Amino acid sequence: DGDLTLLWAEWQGRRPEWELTDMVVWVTGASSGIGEELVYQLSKLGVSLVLSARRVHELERVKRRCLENGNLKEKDILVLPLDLTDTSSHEEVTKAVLQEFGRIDILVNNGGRSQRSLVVNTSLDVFKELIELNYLGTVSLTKCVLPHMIERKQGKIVVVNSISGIVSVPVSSGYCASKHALRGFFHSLRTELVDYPGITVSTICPGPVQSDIVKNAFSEEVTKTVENNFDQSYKMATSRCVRLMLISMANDLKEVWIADQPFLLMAYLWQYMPTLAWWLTNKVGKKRITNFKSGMDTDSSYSTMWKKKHD
Ligand SMILES: NC(=O)c1ccc[n+]([C@@H]2O[C@H](COP(=O)([O-])OP(=O)(O)OC[C@H]3O[C@@H](n4cnc5c(N)ncnc54)[C@H](O)[C@@H]3O)[C@@H](O)[C@H]2O)c1
Repeated sequence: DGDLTLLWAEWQGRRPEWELTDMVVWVTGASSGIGEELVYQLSKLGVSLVLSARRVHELERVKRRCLENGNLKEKDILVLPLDLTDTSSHEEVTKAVLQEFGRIDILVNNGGRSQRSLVVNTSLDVFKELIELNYLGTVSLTKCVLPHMIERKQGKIVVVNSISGIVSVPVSSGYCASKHALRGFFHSLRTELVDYPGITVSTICPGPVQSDIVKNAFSEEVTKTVENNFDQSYKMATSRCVRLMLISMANDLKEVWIADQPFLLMAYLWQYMPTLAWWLTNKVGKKRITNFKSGMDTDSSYSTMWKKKHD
């Protein structure tokens, strides 16, 4: 369920329990799904946490659970509301973190939204919104934190990308585009930082993981979301995805792929056998469109079949 380097790191590499303690970690999109689970696992490692997303009451709920289940005290967690699309506020929120904790060791750029709609039916505003949120919002916040990391010559920038940042699929064109853009941007940034070996950039590419991502996905219009919580049992457990993310962070892995089969296989095929990958993408893509048009989850039918066959 992880690429070979990641699985090697899980077996032989540095443990999050040794590497990530005493750090100040800022997580965006901490109010649900992967971000929420990430802060729960981090809270057990004795870090200081900054929880960001738009909904304060959800962040307060997450904070309470961190305090109940983790090793942290009230003063170790800062709830900091943030709208990633409101880039004019990013300098100010960054200052607020530095004022509270004096430093930022890890920025986890996790907040984002997906999309379920065909290109032909989708308003241009949806594509704009996906770029503003997933791409420009992440770039903007990173640009605010970067000078601080450069000054200290250390820090970890983590970007929750997606397998959709490597493999493009139908019905999520705008989402795939935003994640491809992110991948290109952060690969460039990494090389710009070669003179700062203490600053690392990790691109995390998960496949389907249990969360609210589909429910919150954009549909044909900006104001229309999918609002359907399809069965998610075929998707990877959020806790497993997050554990592998922590291992990636502890080992400063540059890019990791975290996905159950057949999704992980697709990433390998795209890397090593693009002709075969195209053939398969067209087959799977056709199924995805049919599922979408009949109001089903786009991926559950074929991935559940694969799972049953290989369980
Ligand atoms: N779940 C998956 O299958 C999957 C797969 C690959 C990548 N990802 C990526 O993981 C990340 C987290 O998604 P998730 O699956 O946990 O989904 P989710 O919907 O459960 O969580 C998304 C988080 O982002 C926040 N967010 C949305 N818009 C925001 C905005 N304008 N400003 C600030 N925060 C905002 C939400 O409030 C929420 O906290 C996303 O970047 C997503 O693209 C998810």
